[in-house]
Amino acid sequence: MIVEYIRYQIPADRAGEFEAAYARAAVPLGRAPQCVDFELSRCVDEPESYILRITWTSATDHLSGFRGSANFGEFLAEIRPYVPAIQEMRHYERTAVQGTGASVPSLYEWAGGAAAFERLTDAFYREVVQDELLEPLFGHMHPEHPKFVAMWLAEVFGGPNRYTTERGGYPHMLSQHLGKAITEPQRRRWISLLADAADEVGLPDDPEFRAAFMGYIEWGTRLARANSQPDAEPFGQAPVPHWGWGVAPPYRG
Ligand code: HEM
Repeated sequence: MIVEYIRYQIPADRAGEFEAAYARAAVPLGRAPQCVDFELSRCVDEPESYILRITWTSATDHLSGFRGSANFGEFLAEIRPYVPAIQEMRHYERTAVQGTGASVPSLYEWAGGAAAFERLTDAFYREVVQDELLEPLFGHMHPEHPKFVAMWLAEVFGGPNRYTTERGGYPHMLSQHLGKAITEPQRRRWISLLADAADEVGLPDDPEFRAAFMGYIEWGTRLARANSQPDAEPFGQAPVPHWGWGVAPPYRG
């Protein structure tokens, strides 16, 4: 991906027509398969300054794909009068320096931190070892298995990276599933018992938290099942995934 910045200097008496033209130009831009997202911002301190940020799938996709397309023709027709007002139009590569602030709590914090995940996995594996479908897989599990899975979940949902630093991270988790030949009925039962345990230990039950939580569980169990098949050839190295709220951030009134 590549980010394009276009800076404009627009006299105050043309600001309204400029923004209206860009609102129309946004339609063909939004249809372009080369465009990831875009945003037009107006400077608060110098209201004549605007910056348009467009993320493209690549510079080549922008220059050879979009520029040669019908969408570009429609886009340009709307904004052509403002081309002479462009002060900068360049592509920028993202660097490794990026992150998010703390305005939205992590799923880990919302759940109640490490203690909440430990309560969850304790309750969960108490039932798992008594379940006729799952007992064959877990009957001889490591005595600290619930604690390790709690560490994994805490890390996934935005807590400390203890599973990575103390337990071998993704490669170790993967190695524990290899060859287990998990079946679909076992996967479903695993999910069902985990959802019951979440209720039992009182994990937050707001729709946003549970949707994000179960979204990860659906994803993770499908990978665990696939990676556990005898013919699986999973990637041995990958980071621990970091799961966020997705499309619905926490509702805070
Ligand atoms: C989101 C889904 C899942 C997560 C996050 C997960 C996580 C983990 C982790 C972290 C370990 C390694 C624990 C350690 O460090 O020793 C592990 C092991 C294991 N997992 Fe999963 N797992 C998932 C799904 C499943 C499913 C669906 C099954 C089977 C139905 C399963 C069966 C096992 C088994 C049998 C072990 C080895 C346990 C032992 O012998 O100690 N996992 N899992």
